[in-house]
Order: sequence, then C-alpha cells, then structure tokens
Amino acid sequence: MSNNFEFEKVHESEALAKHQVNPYGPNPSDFLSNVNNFQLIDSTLREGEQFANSFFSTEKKIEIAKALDDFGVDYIELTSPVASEQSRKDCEAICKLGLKAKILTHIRCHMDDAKVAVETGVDGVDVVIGTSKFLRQYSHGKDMNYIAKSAIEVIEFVKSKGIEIRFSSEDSFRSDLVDLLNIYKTVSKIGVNRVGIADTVGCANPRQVYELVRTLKSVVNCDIECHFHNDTGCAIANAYTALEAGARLIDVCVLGIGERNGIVPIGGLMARMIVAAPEYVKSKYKLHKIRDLEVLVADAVQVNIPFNNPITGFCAFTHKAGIHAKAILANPSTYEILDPHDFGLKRYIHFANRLTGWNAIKSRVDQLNLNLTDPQIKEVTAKIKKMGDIRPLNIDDVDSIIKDFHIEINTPALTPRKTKADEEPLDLAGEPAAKKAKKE
Ligand SMILES: CC(=O)SCCNC(=O)CCNC(=O)[C@H](O)C(C)(C)COP(=O)(O)OP(=O)(O)OC[C@H]1O[C@@H](n2cnc3c(N)ncnc32)[C@H](O)[C@@H]1OP(=O)(O)O
Ligand SMILES: O=C(O)CCC(=O)C(=O)O
Ligand SMILES: [Zn+2]
Repeated sequence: MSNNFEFEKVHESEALAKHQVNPYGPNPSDFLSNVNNFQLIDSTLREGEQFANSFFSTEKKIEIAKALDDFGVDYIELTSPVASEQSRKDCEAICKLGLKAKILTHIRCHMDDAKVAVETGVDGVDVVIGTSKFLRQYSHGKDMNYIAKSAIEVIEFVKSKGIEIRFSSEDSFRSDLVDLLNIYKTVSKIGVNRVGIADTVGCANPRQVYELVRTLKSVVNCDIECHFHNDTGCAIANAYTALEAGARLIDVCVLGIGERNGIVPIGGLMARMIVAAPEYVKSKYKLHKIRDLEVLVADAVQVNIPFNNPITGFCAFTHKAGIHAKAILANPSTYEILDPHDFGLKRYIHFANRLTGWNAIKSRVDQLNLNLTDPQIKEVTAKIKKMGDIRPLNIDDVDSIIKDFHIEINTPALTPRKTKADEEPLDLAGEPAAKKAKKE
C-alpha cells in the first residue's frame, strides 16, 4: 500500500534556466567545452552484451535498437560481427532497419575483423587495441610499432569503403602518455572520424580525465569519444569532465550495463546533462522515454532498476521529512535540481511516517477535501506521529486518522472535548503549547 501522495506544482528550474546564467552549465569562458554540444554513442548492444546477465535474441536487439533510436541517441554500437555467426546476422539485420541513428560495429585492430565488418552494412567501424603494458603483455602481445602499423592498415581499408572509422586505445589511462599521443597523432593524420579513449578498468578520476582529453585535443584534429567504466564510481563524473575538456561523444549503456559493473548509464548522464545544458538536452533527446528504455533493458537482462537510480529510482522524486515537504509544497526547486515532469514523471510527498510535519498533513487534508483549522491540523499531525512511533504507516492509516479526527470534531456529542486547553494550539508532540511551557 502506498504512503505517498502525488504533488503537482510547476518547477522553477525552467524559468531559472531561461532568465539567469545557469550556474551548473559550462563556464562561458571555457572554449573547449562541449557540454552544450555532445553526442551519445549507445553501446547497450555491444558493451551491454558483455554484462554478465545479457543474452539478447535478434528480436530483443531490434526492439532495443528501435527504442534507442526513438530516444534520440546519435549512434548505436553493436557487438563485433566476428564474435559469432548470429552476431554478424544481427548486425546486418539492424543495419537494414533504416534507423536515424548511425550504426557502428566494434572490432579488434585486425584486418580479418575489418573485412567482415565492412560487409555488414554498418555506417561506421569502431576499432580498438590495448596500449597499456598490461594489455600489450597479457592480451595481444604486440608492441607500439606493430599497433601503429596494423592501425594504419585497418583505418585505410575501412576508409576506402566510405565507412566512418574510429580508432581507440583500450586502457588509455594506464598507457604511456607519449605512446598514446604518438599513436593518436598518426591516426589523426590519416584522417579518422574520431579517436577514442577508454578507461577500461575504471581507474581514472575527473582531474586525470580533464588533463588527458585536453592534451589529446591539442594533437588531433577530429572528434574525441570517451568510454568510462564505473568500477570506482566515477563514470558519470568522468564523462561530464571529458565534455568540459572538449570531448564530443560519450559511450553510454541503458542502466550502465557492461563488463563487470558497467559504464556510464544513459539515464544518469541525462540527469547530469539536463542540469548543465537544459535546452540542448530537452530539444535533442526524448527524456520521457528513459523509463521505458530502462524497463525494457532491465527486463531483458533480468535485473531491477536500482532504488537510487537517477531519475527512475522508485524514490528519486519522493520527499519525506517534514521540513523538506513544507518547502517542496511552496516551491519544488527548493529541494529538487531535476524536474520530474521533464522525464514524464511525478513527484510525491511521503507523509505517512513520523518524520512528517503539519504542512504536509495540511496538504493531504486539502486533497481529502476536508476542512480543518491550522491548530486542528497540528493536533491530528501529533496523532499521526504517535502512531508512526509504534509502527510503519501507510496512506490508509493516515487518511483514517485524519477522517476519524474530522468526524470527531464535527460531532460534538461524541466528544466532550471543548475545554479551553483543547482549543489551544498543540505542539508537534500533541501537548497544548502553553501547558507545556508552564511545565518547563
Ligand atoms: C575492453 C573491451 O571490451 S574490448 C571488446 C571486447 N569484445 C569482445 O571480446 C567481443 C567478443 N569476443 C569474442 O567473441 C572473441 O573473443 C573473439 C571472436 C573476438 C576472438 O576469439 P578467439 O579468436 O577465440 O580469441 P580469444 O578471445 O581467446 O582471445 C583474444 C584474441 O584477440 C587478440 N586481441 C585482443 N585484443 C585485440 C585487439 N584489440 N586487436 C587485435 N587483436 C586483439 C588476442 O591476441 C587473442 O588472440 P590469440 O589468442 O589468437 O593470440
Ligand atoms: O572501444 C573502446 O573505446 C572501448 C572498449 C571497451 O569497452 C573498453 O576499453 O572498456
Ligand atoms: Zn568497456
């Protein structure tokens, strides 16, 4: 049973965004920033397929691809066509859907993979190869010269097919900076559409991201894409900082699913970006579809939407403590940076508990269309708190207490209670304020 009531009131964030300089937006003097001009590469059907629970049938992949396209992502990245025969067929099937989003596939830096990829019908190929000492030793075993040579061969081949090409270094943040800049300079000269950096193990912090992106920006003349894992909880912050430093594209997944605990979640990033760039975000993405998108993917991989998820967590727009409820009722922006209506959602006041206050109860009394004076509302609030001290309450408990109280005060025969003390205002503990003051 519920213990909330819906509460509708116009949010002020929109008005503020229009009339004031946005304090959460890019610094106007920051010429590198792409906070107002970023793109999303959704990798739910590539990185997300690497999530422990994932198995996407062809039909499910198509359903997810269509939903992502409808939401407005710029690119959809698909699993390598060399991963399996069905992966290749699914890639071809999604390419044939004629979506607005560009379709990419993700391959190793190897001609065998590239030859298969260019035949699938994709708009672009994302090539990756590890550059850190870990990956050079324990994954592919190749040195930087070999990496540069094979990168040039693959890039030129993909370009010759008229297909977009992105080159990325895996584990960029544990790679040697000189090695990195050299390889990026090389691929930029040949003319890639994008270069990517990847925090493959989730080790980077925002300051390191800012430094690396800014440095990289000075050596390449193409867009920069970033891929952040969330092992240490920095994925969204790193993505935001990357945009501030001049990166243009962020890899995201629905609910952030991916290897281990995944990457930047699309919903969480949207929460961050709508605060920083409200007009851009609202005009580009169908934010009211986030919930459906998350439900679709959560069902497909059999997980719940986390309770504390930005935007769609079950209590993301629920206010409980009396002090919060009072201010929210007066102006939601007092305790909300996001407006639930931007996402097709509603806010709630959780008033069926002992932390409630008379302002929240007054609002409920109004919703129930009952007439009580402020002192009476304070009195019934005290009763609710008393009950809330004994056990958890639900909305019906509170409504019954309010309705019984209302009947009681409107049926004097039932209640010989009209003494002087009864008419005095009560404090929140339910005692007449004057009497209590005397005792003290
Ligand atoms: C950080 C990331 O998420 S990167 C993307 C990860 N995505 C995937 O792995 C896609 C799914 N993977 C697969 O289906 C398989 O791993 C395949 C088809 C790609 C390769 O399968 P297999 O040939 O059986 O090799 P296996 O997976 O055991 O090992 C990886 C091979 O790729 C090589 N390799 C790894 N990374 C790269 C790279 N970026 N570029 C070129 N070769 C690479 C390794 O040297 C190794 O080759 P070897 O064992 O033949 O010397
Ligand atoms: O291709 C990329 O940029 C990223 C690959 C990847 O998933 C990772 O490094 O975590
Ligand atoms: Zn990854």
